[in-house]
Amino acid sequence: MSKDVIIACDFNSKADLMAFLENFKEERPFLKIGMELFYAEGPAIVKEIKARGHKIFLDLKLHDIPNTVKKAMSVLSDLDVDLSNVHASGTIAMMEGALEGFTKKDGSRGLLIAVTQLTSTSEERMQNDLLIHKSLEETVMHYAKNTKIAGLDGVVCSPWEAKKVKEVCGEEFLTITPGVRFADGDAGDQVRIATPAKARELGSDYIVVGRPITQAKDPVAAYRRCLTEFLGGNA
Ligand SMILES: O=c1ccn([C@@H]2O[C@H](COP(=O)(O)O)[C@@H](O)[C@H]2O)c(=O)[nH]1
Repeated sequence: MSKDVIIACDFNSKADLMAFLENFKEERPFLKIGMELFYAEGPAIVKEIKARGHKIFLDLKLHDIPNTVKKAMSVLSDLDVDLSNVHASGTIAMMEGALEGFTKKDGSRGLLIAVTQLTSTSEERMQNDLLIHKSLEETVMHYAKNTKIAGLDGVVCSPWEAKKVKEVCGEEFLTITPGVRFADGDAGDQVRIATPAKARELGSDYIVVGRPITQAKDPVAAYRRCLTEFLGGNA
């Protein structure tokens, strides 16, 4: 998979998603389907979007006991999505279970990654609310190493940790980075933010961009701006 921009389709209904996709006449962007859309519309929405030719990141961030996650991932594996995820804080055993469940009998599967620390979390909040008394970078690297030990393909982190994750886990280990904002954009609830150009400089493989595209006056122009800034001359 080559570097790309993934649009976070954080809509509550199929109708809203379809109205958004109407804007895209030429492109077939890589789309992220998250909890709200999946809970509202169920697996059918994944099948429909796939049939329209989009790659899909199914972002359900599973976190439970290993057996439950393994069984849930086995159900999700039937959807043939390109990318899916769990929380790395669920332990190595949970991630191993997730990988086992996500792998089909013939050995094929989509990419599986794990969330390290949410990009809406600051080091201060992590230490005070979660009682993790390490630096944010150490925590993200610890989760990244665990994710690699469990055999997953990469992590979700902020662009600011992407370079170090590659140093620790290897160049091939994927970094999927939300928390992306244009230089003139509003951070909203995101804390560890970077521009698409900075994410490229820091080595992100994929940037995940929601509101800067979905809430833009011209979503196609905002998407193309992301592609140009992130991929540079390769857009
Ligand atoms: O650490 C994380 C993990 C996932 N996300 C998801 O990415 C998008 C970001 O949307 P924006 O509107 O660009 O903020 C959203 O769907 C989150 O669930 C994340 O932001 N951080």
